[in-house]
Amino acid sequence: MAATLTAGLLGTLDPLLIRHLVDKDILEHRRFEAVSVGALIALCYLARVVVGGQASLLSFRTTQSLSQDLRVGLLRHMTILSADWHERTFLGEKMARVEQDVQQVAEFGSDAANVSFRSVVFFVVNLVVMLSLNWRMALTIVPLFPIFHWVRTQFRSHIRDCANTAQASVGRASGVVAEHLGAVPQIQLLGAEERQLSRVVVAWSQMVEAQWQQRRSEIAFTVAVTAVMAIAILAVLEVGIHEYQTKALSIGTFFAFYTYITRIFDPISSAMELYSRTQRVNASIRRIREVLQSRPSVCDDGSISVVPNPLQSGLTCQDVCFSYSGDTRVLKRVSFHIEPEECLAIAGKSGCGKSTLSRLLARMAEPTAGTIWLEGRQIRDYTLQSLRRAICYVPQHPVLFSGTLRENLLFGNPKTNDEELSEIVDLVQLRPIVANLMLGLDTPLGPEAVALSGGERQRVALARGILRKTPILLLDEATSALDLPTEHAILNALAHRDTRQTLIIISHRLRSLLWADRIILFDAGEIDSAGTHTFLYRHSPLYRSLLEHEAESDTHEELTLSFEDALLPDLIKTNNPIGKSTV
Ligand SMILES: Nc1ncnc2c1ncn2[C@@H]1O[C@H](COP(=O)(O)OP(=O)(O)OP(=O)(O)O)[C@@H](O)[C@H]1O
Repeated sequence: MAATLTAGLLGTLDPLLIRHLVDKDILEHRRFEAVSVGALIALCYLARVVVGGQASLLSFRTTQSLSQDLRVGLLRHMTILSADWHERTFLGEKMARVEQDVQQVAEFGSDAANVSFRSVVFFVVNLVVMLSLNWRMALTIVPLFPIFHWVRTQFRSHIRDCANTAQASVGRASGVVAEHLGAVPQIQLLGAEERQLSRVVVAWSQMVEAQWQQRRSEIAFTVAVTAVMAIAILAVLEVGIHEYQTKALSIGTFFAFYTYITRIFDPISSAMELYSRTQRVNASIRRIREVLQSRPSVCDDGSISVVPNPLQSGLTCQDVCFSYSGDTRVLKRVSFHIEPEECLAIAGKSGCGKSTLSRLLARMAEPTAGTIWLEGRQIRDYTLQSLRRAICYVPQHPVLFSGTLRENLLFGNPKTNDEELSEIVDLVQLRPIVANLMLGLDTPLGPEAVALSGGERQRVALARGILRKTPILLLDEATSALDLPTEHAILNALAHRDTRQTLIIISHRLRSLLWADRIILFDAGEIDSAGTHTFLYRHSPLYRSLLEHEAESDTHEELTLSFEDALLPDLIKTNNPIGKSTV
């Protein structure tokens, strides 16, 4: 502010020096003084540029720190928002808020106070100098101030609406572009290039049109304000000519006055421009506040910070219901208990609510009714951090990060030692893959780990989850991309680890779950039946029909269990590579 003010004040000196130059030095033929005053004018100009440059640098620095602070704050808030917010907000929309909106607000924040302060000071200084030069001329412009105010109110709501529409269209376009760029190979495979491109072009066109309207309204506003200024200049010149003709004004003062009258409108123009920007920035502020005011749907207001490892009394669902929206219930009064160290499988047809249940168990969403208990306490009584340390949820489509394979494996527990890492790499059968990679575990995986197959990515995610060493490991179709023998071998090894971990495995592939201590079979959001494989095979028609249907569609001889065999405990043990069933 000090630098801007100094630069501005230096700018008010030269009209006075010119007045002196004309009235005293040129008209009175004082050559040396004329050259000296000329040098002083040049010096003023240079000093103004240097100090102004300094002001602009400081302002840029402020913009940088402001945008950094805002960006970090916004990102931190987005990071605590619950899964549902992230699932319903487009990536591009989030990016637009973190990038463009923050930039606009930071730029405005760094110079709004500066511009306002400078405008007020300049205006006052110019007016005082003009009044001292010739008060009659100076007062000519006073009646124009109410007109400025009137013009501003005429344009206010229109400029604000245009700004809101433009910012929203930028966010929408970013969302569509991000989706497009993230899925180009998929778009190519579906032959939808042109259709998808048109979607992007439409979003961009809407953005361009909205920005065009915004610019037009701003320029119309500037033109209206400038018209008022032109009237003011005309009025002042008229009065000035009259004053000069009546000898009330020297020619030097006339020039100086003319310079001031044009400059007195600079702060007004800056203020007007700031006004237009305020409307634009308001839209960005509103979009940022929208995020900052969103509260996580899963509140972190529990107070228990430790979950025993291994569990002592287990996990219980009591009359749990859940709806995503409206009245359609995805889960209907689901109740069951999981014992510590039990291996529980959850199965059922596609869409019956298995993943929804696992999201509730991992507290990524809250049940709409009913309660989930962990170690005899409601799970919401635990802090989210302690819960995340207690339950590791491994999804079907894991996200791998840029970085090396080792960094990805250690992502959830960077303190893992080499021995543990090596054991888990063997357990999930990643060893041959590591051997094939040029730099082994230190090979960078690239964007979205494209160099790995779907099954390999799932194995990396599974290893990453196991290395978290949580008392509960929740696998939601986490091995669905593996072939049956590999899946069996990995789950077998996992179940036999001496870690006293409670395992919850969700799968629609029943035959990979036969060995579980207990299977809960879901049907349309309700528990159809629960028990061991043999029990269900005997008592649940749905279980039998699912198993039969699976056997028909799978020709893998090696691990196919005949249904008669399924009823014979010994044979189950022979066919069951894990051999953990309680028959
Ligand atoms: N985010 C969501 N918003 C609205 N409805 C959803 C959402 N996620 C899932 N659903 C609906 O909830 C129901 C249960 O879905 P869920 O993913 O839990 O089934 P699932 O048994 O895991 O299926 P699959 O075996 O195919 O993964 C489905 O009808 C699905 O359409």
